[in-house]
Amino acid sequence: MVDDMMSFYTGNHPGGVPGLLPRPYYWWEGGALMGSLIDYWYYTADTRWNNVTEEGLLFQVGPNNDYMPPNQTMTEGNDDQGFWGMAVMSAAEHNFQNPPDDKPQWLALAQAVFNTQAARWEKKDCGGGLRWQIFTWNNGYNYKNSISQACFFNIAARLARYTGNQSYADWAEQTWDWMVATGLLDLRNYYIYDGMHVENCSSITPYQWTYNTGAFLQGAAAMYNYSTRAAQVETWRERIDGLLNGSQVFYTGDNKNIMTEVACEPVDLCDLDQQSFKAYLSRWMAATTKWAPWTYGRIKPLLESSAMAAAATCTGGDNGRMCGLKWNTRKWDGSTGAGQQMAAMEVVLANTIEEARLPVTNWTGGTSPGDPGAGGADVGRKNREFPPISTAEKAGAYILTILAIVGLILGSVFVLIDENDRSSPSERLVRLCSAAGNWSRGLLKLQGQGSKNLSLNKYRFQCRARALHCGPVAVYPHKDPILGLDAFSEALRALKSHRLLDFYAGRFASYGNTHYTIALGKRLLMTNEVENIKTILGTKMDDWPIDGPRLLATLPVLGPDSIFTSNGEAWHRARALLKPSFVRDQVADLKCFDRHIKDMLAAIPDDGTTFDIQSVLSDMTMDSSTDFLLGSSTHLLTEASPEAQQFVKDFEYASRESAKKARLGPILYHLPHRKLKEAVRGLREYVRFYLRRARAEKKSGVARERKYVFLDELLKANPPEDYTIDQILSILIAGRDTTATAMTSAFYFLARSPSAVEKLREEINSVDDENPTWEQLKHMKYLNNVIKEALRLFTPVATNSRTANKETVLPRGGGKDGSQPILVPKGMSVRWTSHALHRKQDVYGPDADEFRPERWDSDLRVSWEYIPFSGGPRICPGQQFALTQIAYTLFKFFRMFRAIEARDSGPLLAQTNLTISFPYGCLVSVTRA
Ligand code: HEM
Repeated sequence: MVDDMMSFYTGNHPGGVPGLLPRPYYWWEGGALMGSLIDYWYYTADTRWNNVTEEGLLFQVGPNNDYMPPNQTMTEGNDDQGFWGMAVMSAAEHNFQNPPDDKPQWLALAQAVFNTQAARWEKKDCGGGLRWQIFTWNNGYNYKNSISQACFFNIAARLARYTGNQSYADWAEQTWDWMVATGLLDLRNYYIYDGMHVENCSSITPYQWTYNTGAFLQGAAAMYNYSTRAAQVETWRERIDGLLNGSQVFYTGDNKNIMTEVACEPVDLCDLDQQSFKAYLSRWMAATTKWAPWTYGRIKPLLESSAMAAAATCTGGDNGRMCGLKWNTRKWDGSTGAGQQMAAMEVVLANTIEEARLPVTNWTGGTSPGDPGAGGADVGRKNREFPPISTAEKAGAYILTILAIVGLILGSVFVLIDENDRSSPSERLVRLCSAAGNWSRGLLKLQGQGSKNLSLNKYRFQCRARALHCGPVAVYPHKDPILGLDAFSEALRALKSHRLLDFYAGRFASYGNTHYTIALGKRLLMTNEVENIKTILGTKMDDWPIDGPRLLATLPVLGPDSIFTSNGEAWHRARALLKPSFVRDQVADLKCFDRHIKDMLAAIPDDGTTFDIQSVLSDMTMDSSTDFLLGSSTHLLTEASPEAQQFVKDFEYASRESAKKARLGPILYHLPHRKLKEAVRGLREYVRFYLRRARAEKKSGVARERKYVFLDELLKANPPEDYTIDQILSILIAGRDTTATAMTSAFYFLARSPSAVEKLREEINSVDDENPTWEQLKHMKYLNNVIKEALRLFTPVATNSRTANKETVLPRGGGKDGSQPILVPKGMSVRWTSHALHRKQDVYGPDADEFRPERWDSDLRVSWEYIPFSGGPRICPGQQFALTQIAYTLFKFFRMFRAIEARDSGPLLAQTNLTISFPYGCLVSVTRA
C-alpha cells in the first residue's frame, strides 16, 4: 500500500522537490504525506521510506526553520503550516530518526510552528482565534476556520504532553474555549463546523470535515494524558467522549460504521484536498486510544469496519490495487489519488494500534532536542519575499485591470488593482471572480483545483452546497475564462438570426440538462429538468417569484401590479380578480369569436395567391381580444379606425422594445427610452377610454350588444382605474400573440402534411353543424391532437424564467452527472425552455422533432413534460379560452378550404421575445373546398 501511495510522490525523482506532491496537489498535502510515512514506519518498522521522509521534512522548513518557505507564502495558511508542524511532532513522539546535528530538529520545528502561530492569535475579530490565511493580502485572511485552530490546538496539546510545559496547555485550553464560545465547536452535539468570516462572527459556515474532529480528538487525548488534576482529567475525558459522539456523523452505511467524508463524498464533490481527510481522522482516532485507552473499545470496531470497506475499494487503476474514495460502496469508484491511498493505508494501519508503541515524551525516552524559542521571527507575516514578476504576469495583470474596468462599466464589480500588489495574474483573476460573485469563474475554476488555499468567502456558496449535500453544476458553457464573451456573442448571433431556440437546445445537448451560462457578465442557470421546472412553478413557487429577465420584459408596459408582473399577495389579489372572468359560459360563447373568424376567412385570397397566414391570424386575435376584453374590436381585418391602428402599433412596438430592453441587463435597462414611454402612454390611454365608456354605460344602464364583456365583469369589483388597465393589458399581452403563434404553427405543419389535413377534414366534415358548439369541438379527437402537437413543437411561451428569492435547492443538476440536487443562491435567475423540453427524445421518442398528431393517441403520458400553458398556481387561466378559439378557427378554416400549401421552404425561424413569433411570417396558399 505504501508503494502505491508513494507512486504519486515525485519529490525523490530527479528534478523533483523533496517534500512536495506534484501539482495540482498543494504544499500542505506534502506535509500530510510525510506524516503518513512516519505512521507507516511507526506501525510496520519498515524503514525503506525513512530517508525520503526525513529529506522531505527538512527540505521544506524554510530559511527560519518554521515551515514558512518563501515560495509557498503566496498561499500559505495557518492550517497548511500546521500540517507540517503535526508531522514533525509525530516524528518527535515516535522517535523517528533524528536529523543530523546541523539541521533543525523535529521537536524544535514543531515548537517553531507553534510559536509563529501563537503570535498570530488575534483578539480583535471574533474575540480571538487564528485567521485562516497568514498574509493580509491573501484571500481567506478574513476567515477564521476550524482546521487552523485544530492544528494549533493539536500541536499545543501534544507539546504540553511531550515537554510538560504548562504554557502550551494554556494555549490549548484557550483555543478550545474560543472554539466553544464562537459556536464553531457546538457542545450540544460536539459537531465542529468549518469556520466564519470575521465580518460576521455569528454566521458560521456549517459543513463538517473529518479532519477537524480528528485533530481535536487527538489533541483532547493529549490534554487528558497531560492533565494531573482530577477535575481537569474528568473535563478532558468528557470532551473526548463528546468528540467521539460527534464523530458518529462521519459514519455511514447500514451499520453506520464506515467512515465517510459526508460533506462531499455522497455528491462526488470531494476536491483533491478533501480526498485525503479520512486519512487524518483514522490516524488521530488510533492515536487517541494510546492516551485515552478507554476509547479503544469504541474506536477499534469503527476502524475495523472502515478498513475492511476501504480495502474492498482497492481494486482499481492499471495495477488493480489502487483504492477508491467511497469506502461505503465497497468497490472501486473509479477515482485514484494520493489522498485515497493515504486514507486507505492509514485506516488499515490504524487497526494495529494496540501493538504499536506508546508515543514518547521528554521523560519517557524522547530524543528530539527542542527549542522553546524557535520560530519567533515569523518572517513573512508582515513582509513577503516575492518571486520575480515575469513579463507574462505583467501582461496578465494589465488585461485583468482592463477587465475589471469593463466589469465596472457593465455594472458588475470593480476590483482595485493596487500597483504594489505583486500577486500573480491567476491570483488576481481569482480575486476578480470572487468579487464579481456573479461572474462565472469563481466557483468553477476553484472547484476544479480544490479551494483550500483560496478564500472561502467566495466559496461560501459552494461550501454551503457541500454542507447540504447538493453540488453545484460543474459545467459552464463558455470558453472565455472571464466574461464568457464568446458564449454571449454566440447567443447574440443566434438571437439575431432567430435561432435562439436551437442555440439553447444545442447547449442542453452539449452541457447537460442543467448548466450555468453567462448573460452580460451575470450568471444564469439554465435547466431542462422536469423536476426542477415542477419545483419552480409548483412545489416551491414561493421561492421563485417573477423577477429578473422575465419581469424586466413586461414591467415597462404593465407596471408592477399586474397579474403578469406581481408576486405574493399582490398576485393573489390580481388573480382572484381575474379568475372569475374566465368563466365557462364565456369560454363556450363562440358567437363573439365567429364574427372575427368570418372576417379572417374573407381576408384570405382563395385564388392560389401566396399570403402570410401569420399576419391575418395576428390581426384576427387582436380584433377578437379587444372585442372580448373592451367590448370594442380594433377591426384590423376590416375597417380599423386611426386610433385602433395607432393602438396596435403602440402595442407591438412596446412589446418588442420592452423585450429588447430586458436583454440589456439590469443596468442599461434603466436608460431612458422616450419612444417606448410614449407608446405605453398611448396604449394605456386607449384602454382608459373604453374603461371610462364602460363605466359610464354601466351607470346609465345602457345595454351591451354582447352579453359578455370582460371589462364589465372586472368593473363589478370596482378596482382602481390604472389597476384595471394593468390587468386588461396583461391579458392582451398574455392572450393575443400566444394564440396567434399557436394557430400559425398549426397551419405551418398542416401545410406540410397533406395526410394530416385529410384526416382532420374527415373529422371536421363528420359534424353536421356549420357552427360547432364548445362540446362538439372538445370531442373532436384528431383536431385536438393537431393542436396539442402544434403547441408542443412551437410552444408560444418557448422560454421562461424565475428568480430565487432565497437560497434554495432544486432537485436536479448538481453533482458530477447532474443527477443530484443543486443549491441555487438567492438572486439567481433560472431559465428553462419549454421548446427544448417538448422535444425531449426520452419523453417523445426519436421522432420528437416531427409533427405527428397521432402520437397523442398512443399511451404517451405526460404531465410536467408538456407545459405549453405552464403549470402550478400560475397556470394560464386563458387555456380553455385559447384552445377553444384555435379549435374553432381550424374547424371553420377547413370547412372553407380543402387544402393548404406551404409557399416557403426552409425551417421555421422563431423570434424570441416574451412569446415567440415567426419573423418571416408563414407563407401559404389555399384551395377552396
Ligand atoms: C395558446 C395560447 C396561450 C398560451 C400558449 C399561453 C401560455 C401561458 C403561459 C406559459 C403562461 C405562464 C407565464 C408565466 O408564468 O410566466 C400564461 C400565463 C397567463 N396567461 Fe396564457 N397562454 C395562452 C393564451 C392565453 C389567453 C387567450 C389568455 C387570456 C384571455 C391568457 C391569459 C393568461 C394570464 C392572465 C396569465 C398570467 C397568469 C398568472 O400569472 O397568474 N393566456 N399563459
